[in-house]
Amino acid sequence: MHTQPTASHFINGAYVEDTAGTPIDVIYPATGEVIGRVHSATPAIIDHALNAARAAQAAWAAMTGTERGRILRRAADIMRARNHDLSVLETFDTGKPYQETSVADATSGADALEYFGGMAATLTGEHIQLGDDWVYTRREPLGVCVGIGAWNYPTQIASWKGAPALACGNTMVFKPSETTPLCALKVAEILHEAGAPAGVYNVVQGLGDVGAALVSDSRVDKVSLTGSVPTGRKVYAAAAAEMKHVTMELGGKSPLIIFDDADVENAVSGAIMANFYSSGQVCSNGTRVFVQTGIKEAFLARLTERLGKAVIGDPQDPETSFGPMVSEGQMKIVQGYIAKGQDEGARLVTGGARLDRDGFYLEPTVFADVTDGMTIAREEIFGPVMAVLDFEDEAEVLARANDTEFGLAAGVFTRDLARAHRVVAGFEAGTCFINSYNDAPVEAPFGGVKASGVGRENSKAAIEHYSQVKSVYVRMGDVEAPF
Ligand SMILES: NC(=O)c1ccc[n+]([C@@H]2O[C@H](COP(=O)([O-])OP(=O)(O)OC[C@H]3O[C@@H](n4cnc5c(N)ncnc54)[C@H](O)[C@@H]3O)[C@@H](O)[C@H]2O)c1
Repeated sequence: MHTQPTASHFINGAYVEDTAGTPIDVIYPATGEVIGRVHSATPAIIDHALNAARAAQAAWAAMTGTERGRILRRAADIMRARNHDLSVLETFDTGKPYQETSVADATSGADALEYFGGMAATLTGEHIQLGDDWVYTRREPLGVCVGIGAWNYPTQIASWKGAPALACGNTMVFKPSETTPLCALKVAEILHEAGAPAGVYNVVQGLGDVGAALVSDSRVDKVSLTGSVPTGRKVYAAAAAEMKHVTMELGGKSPLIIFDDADVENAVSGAIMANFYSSGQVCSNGTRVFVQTGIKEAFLARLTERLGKAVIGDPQDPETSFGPMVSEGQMKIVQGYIAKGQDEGARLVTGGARLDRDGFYLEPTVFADVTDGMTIAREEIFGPVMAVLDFEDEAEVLARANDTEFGLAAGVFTRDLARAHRVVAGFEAGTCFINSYNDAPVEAPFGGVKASGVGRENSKAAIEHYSQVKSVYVRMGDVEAPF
């Protein structure tokens, strides 16, 4: 297994090690084996990375957008060409099946690099004529951006943050989750190989304390976090203390509403994508599945049948469609929720158990007869646990769907398109789906409202979050003054 990285950090165009940092073991979730080790960044490493990013920023911003974009697009091509190796590594890092990683991780990262690479040359200000005078605006970078990642999509998160940041002329220091430290190093390597000057994209390892040190450092202008709501509150507060820009991509407990008139097969497929992809470890998952009573039994019967076809096993085997949880800790959290669901009286339809094999495998689990107040209907589980709730009418279900502190995503299945658009308009959520679930193309804005986040990733919207506008008033005549 070639999973031990050359060194822990990638700074100023080179791998760097400092073994004085706390060791972090890399554990393969499918077996529980230690497959690599990195060291948490020491203060000296953090300093080195921030100084490198600061030093590289002015020259990077001074390049034309076309030149920056060309480098990002070259990185996209390299990433696609190495998709197989990167996907194998992503599977070692996360335990997600190769069947998924080979289509949803490096490929999604490459999409972001290509999209923002293409956009870099189009970033302009505007001209506003005011009689003889005029105003022009300049779209300028923010400076040094810090990216902090979660463990579920390490390559994608490192790219989704890096691509728009770099396109706008910023530099970045990225800290991956301590649970999945490997893949972001490859993103840094590829960007460097594609021509990004030293210091433009750096990776440092570490736990929350390293993230906190980066967020509060005065050399940093912007922080983009993908993580849980509690971490988001801390990071947002620390950034606010120094008036730094933020993007917060946080957790959710998103609703998926299935009306009686929905196509059952598609609704079941949508519910599977909304709950069991990546073993349920997706922030936008629709884990509160509201099913209208007329379709409930047909839905549950077909869902159970379809879950029986999941191929659970070695995630590196391309036939495997369902892998382990990312870590023993996460598996235990999810087991706790499953026990709570049973204690609070939900009906276990299928699954619920840990698999009798090495690694951190849980069965895909479905609870029915879930009520709004149950813990499994209120808290983000971040595992393969679907809660099915009954409903009768549209107004009632919309109010219940919105009755949560979260607002990341929401979906609806119905053949009545007027109803679909009406329901979506009523959702308090940033990312919505009609007769689909969990699509995340780079062209579409992605992000949450309420406690689920601030700002948007992907699409043209991301440019607003990685740049700022300077306005310049130009007087062509004399200046009038009162005295
Ligand atoms: N909205 C999205 O785009 C999105 C995507 C993926 C995951 N998520 C969310 O992420 C969570 C799962 O990921 P996780 O368990 O890695 O989340 P987490 O909040 O525990 O950690 C996220 C990152 O923040 C770092 N961190 C922790 N404390 C910090 C602090 N005080 N200051 C700075 N950094 C700190 C961690 O080291 C890690 O890199 C779930 O809630 C999930 O919904 C959201």
